[in-house]
Amino acid sequence: MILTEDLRRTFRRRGAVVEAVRGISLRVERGELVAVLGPNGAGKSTLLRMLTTLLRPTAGTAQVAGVDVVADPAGVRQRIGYVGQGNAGGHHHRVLDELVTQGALYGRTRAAARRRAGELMEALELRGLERRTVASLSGGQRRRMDVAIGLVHRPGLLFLDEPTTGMDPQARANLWEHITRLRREMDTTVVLTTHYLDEADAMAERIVVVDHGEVIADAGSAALRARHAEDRIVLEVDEPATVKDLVDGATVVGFRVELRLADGARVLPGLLARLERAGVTVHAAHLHEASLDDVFLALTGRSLREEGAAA
Ligand SMILES: Nc1ncnc2c1ncn2[C@@H]1O[C@H](COP(=O)(O)OP(=O)(O)OP(=O)(O)O)[C@@H](O)[C@H]1O
Repeated sequence: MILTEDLRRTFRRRGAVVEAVRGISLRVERGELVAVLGPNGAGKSTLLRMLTTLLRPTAGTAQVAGVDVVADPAGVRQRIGYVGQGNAGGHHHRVLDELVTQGALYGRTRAAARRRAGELMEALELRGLERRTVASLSGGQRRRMDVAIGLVHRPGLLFLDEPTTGMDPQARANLWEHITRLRREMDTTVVLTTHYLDEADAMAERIVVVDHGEVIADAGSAALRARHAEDRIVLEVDEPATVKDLVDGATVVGFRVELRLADGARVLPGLLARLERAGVTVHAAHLHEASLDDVFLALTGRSLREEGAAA
């Protein structure tokens, strides 16, 4: 669905050259849901804007839905949906009119555009809001409306640029549900950018981590964690010295024993049984599973969570 080769984009800003995307080679298959994750300024939007033909690459190539983004941008646009960071709908238009107008813009007859608008209102839970103005919708409804607009022409590939930024947790979870269902039912390939770790974790089976304009990791969440980060088990025990002797790699701080290892959830029950057999009393056992943030920290030395909070 997407094939890029050494894609690059530089900007000139006050005489300096900013390399926003620095040689990204990426392949996305039909039906995948890929989250592009990275801190502010990593180059996620620039990458998406090149793939959606809003920005011309400085170098490299990109084929999107089988079409070259530079040679035939109009052809790409016909085949994709794009939901940008701003809201797409005309604020004073009524919800139904807006969807029908967008359909007509893609050359549908009024009747066909109405039918499609009805389907999308159903799919994105916008029923009952037909006559409301876009400006009067809640943030979550508005974002679902944006996604509906992106899907008006039945694209096989949908790009979502930070679809849930600024939404409350409930509205975010609701939008995720809609997007994963749309993808299942309409077989849409979805590429989204986010700086929310939980979003990438919950939605995507594939996470592409971008930093400083480059892909620094590309795999499923579980694989990324297994490869780049460790779980942590902390035990509160009566005899830390005995545990240290029994268990390889254990470190002791006061009455707490700490272990760093892979697959902590599976190791923990056996470990507790072994300690019981050795006569050690365990007062508490804490398992800290590696997060995507630990992965990011391991790869870059920085915490994505802190950067997100700072932004
Ligand atoms: N039009 C532009 N002119 C100059 N510099 C730009 C322009 N667009 C982006 N940049 C710079 O390119 C780099 C990448 O920006 P980009 O918006 O792609 O990052 P991002 O990962 O999408 O960040 P965010 O999460 O904040 O949206 C940044 O340093 C940014 O300041």
